[in-house]
Amino acid sequence: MTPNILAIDQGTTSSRAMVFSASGEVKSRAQKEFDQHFPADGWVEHDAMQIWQVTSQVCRDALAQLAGGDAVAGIGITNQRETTVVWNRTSGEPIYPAIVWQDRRTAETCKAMQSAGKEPDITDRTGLLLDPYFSASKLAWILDHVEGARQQASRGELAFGTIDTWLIWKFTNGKVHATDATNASRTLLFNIHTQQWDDTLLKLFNIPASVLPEVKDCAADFGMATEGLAGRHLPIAGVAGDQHAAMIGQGCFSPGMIKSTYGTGCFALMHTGNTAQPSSNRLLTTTAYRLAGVPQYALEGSIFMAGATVQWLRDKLGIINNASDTEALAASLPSNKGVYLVPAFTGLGAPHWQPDARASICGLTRDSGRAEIARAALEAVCYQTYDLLQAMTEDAQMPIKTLRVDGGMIDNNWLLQALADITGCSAERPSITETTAQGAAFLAGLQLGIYQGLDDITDRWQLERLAVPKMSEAIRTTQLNEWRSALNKTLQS
Ligand SMILES: Nc1ncnc2c1ncn2[C@@H]1O[C@H](COP(=O)(O)OP(=O)(O)O)[C@@H](O)[C@H]1O
Ligand SMILES: O=P(O)(O)OC[C@H](O)CO
Repeated sequence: MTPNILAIDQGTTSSRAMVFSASGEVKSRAQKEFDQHFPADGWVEHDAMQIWQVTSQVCRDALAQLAGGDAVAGIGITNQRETTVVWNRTSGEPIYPAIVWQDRRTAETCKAMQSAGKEPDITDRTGLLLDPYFSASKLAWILDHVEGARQQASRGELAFGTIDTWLIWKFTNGKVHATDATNASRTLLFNIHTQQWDDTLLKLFNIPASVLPEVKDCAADFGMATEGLAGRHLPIAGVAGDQHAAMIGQGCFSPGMIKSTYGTGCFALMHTGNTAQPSSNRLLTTTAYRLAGVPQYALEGSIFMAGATVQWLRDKLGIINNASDTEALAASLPSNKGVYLVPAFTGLGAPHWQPDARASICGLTRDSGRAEIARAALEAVCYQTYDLLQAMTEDAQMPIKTLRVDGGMIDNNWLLQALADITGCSAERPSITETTAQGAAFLAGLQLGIYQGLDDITDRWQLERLAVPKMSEAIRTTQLNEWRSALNKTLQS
C-alpha cells in the first residue's frame, strides 16, 4: 500500500489541506477562506473556532477526494506563525478571538519596554526584535483584558498556543498541548540557544508558565487526531511554522541556502547552520527547524507588501484585471523608464523596520502609464529582495549557495527573471510550488519512517525553471542606485 500524507497549511486568509504521495505528488487538495476581523485601527483578529471548523472541513474534503485504495499514514501541520490563541482547558473554548500576527495593539507596550532598555537582552535570547508582531505581548494583553483570565491562568485552567497548538488540541480532543521549536521560536518567550521556554522572558512579559505548551522537534509524536476527520484516526507527526516548512519543502538543508516565498508578503530565510547567527542589520535569527533534538538556524527578512501591491494595482488603481496581467505589461517596456514604486503601504519591514513610512511612486512623466507602474510594482519586490540578501550575506558572513523561490507571485516569469537580474543571483523555481504544505508532509514522513533522512527529501526536489542573471552590470548598478534614492526619499518624508 502506498503511504500518503495529509498536509495542513493553515494560513492567514485561508486553510488548505493537501494529500501528498510518498514521492511528493499532489493527490488531492481543498481550500477555504475564513473571516478577517478588524475591530479597531491596527487590530486584526480571527475566530479560532472558525479556523478549527474550516481546517477540519478542508481535511475531510481532501480525504474524500482520494480513491478507495489510497491509504493515509499521518498528518503534517504548518501554520501562520505568531497568531495567539488562549482557551479554557476544560471547555476547549477560546476566551478571546485569536490575535493575528499583523495586529499592532501592543505597540505602546513594546515601545515602553524598548525605552526601558529591554530589547537587547530579549534579542540575545530569542533572536527577535521587541515588536508587537510576536506572540508574547499579545498573550499578556489577553490575560490582562479578559475578565478573570489571570486568576484562571493561576489555577492552571488556561492554555496558550499558536495556531498549530490550537489545531493539535482540537484534533486530539484536548489530549495534547504541544508545539514545535519553530513556532515556539516566534513567541518572544523561547530561548533559541537553550531551546526552552525562558524564565526571564516569562517574568518580563508576566506570563505564567502554566499556560505554555510542551515544545517538540518538528518531526515528532504530536498525538493521534481522532476528531474532525469523519471517523479516521491519524497520527500528527510533523509540525513547523509556514516559512520554516517552506525551507524543508525547498530542501534548504545547508548553510547559504535561501528560500524566498512571494505571496501577499515575502519571507526570505537563509540557512546559517547549527549556530544562531546574530544580525547587525535588524534581520531576525530563528530556528530553521529542529530534528532529533538538534536545532538548525536561519536569518529571516520580511517584505510586508509583495503580491499585495499587485492586488492594490487591481483593486484600488484598477489598472489590471488579474494579477497575471502584470507580466505582459512589464515585458512590454524596454526599460523601467526611471519609475520606482516604494511599497511602504504598511510601513517597511526588514532591514528598515519603519512602521510609519508610507508608499510612494517616483519618476513619473506625462508619458508614464499602467505599464510603468505595474513594472515598478514587480521591480520593487526584486530591489527589496536584493536589500535582504545583502543584509543576510553580511550578517552570516557567507555567500549565497542557492536562491529557491516559491509563492503565488513567482508564477510570473518576468518577475522570476527580474529577480535574478537585480539580485545578481540565479533564482530556482521548483516543479511543486506548494513548498509549505510539502514541507509539512515531509516532516510527517520523516517521523513515520516514510523517509529515512533529509537526503531522501533533497532527492525529491525538482527544478522547473532556472533564471540566470542577464542584465548588464551598468544597468543593474544604475537601477539599484535609483531605487536607493527613491527609498531614501520615502524614508525621509
Ligand atoms: N502572475 C502573477 N504576477 C504577479 N503577482 C501575482 C501573480 N499571481 C499571483 N500574484 C500575487 O500573489 C499573491 C498570491 O500568492 P499566494 O502565494 O497564494 O499568497 P498567500 O499565500 O500569501 O495568500 C497575490 O497577492 C497576488 O496578487
Ligand atoms: O499565512 P502567511 O503565508 O501570510 O504567513 C504568515 C507568516 O507566518 C507570519 O509570520
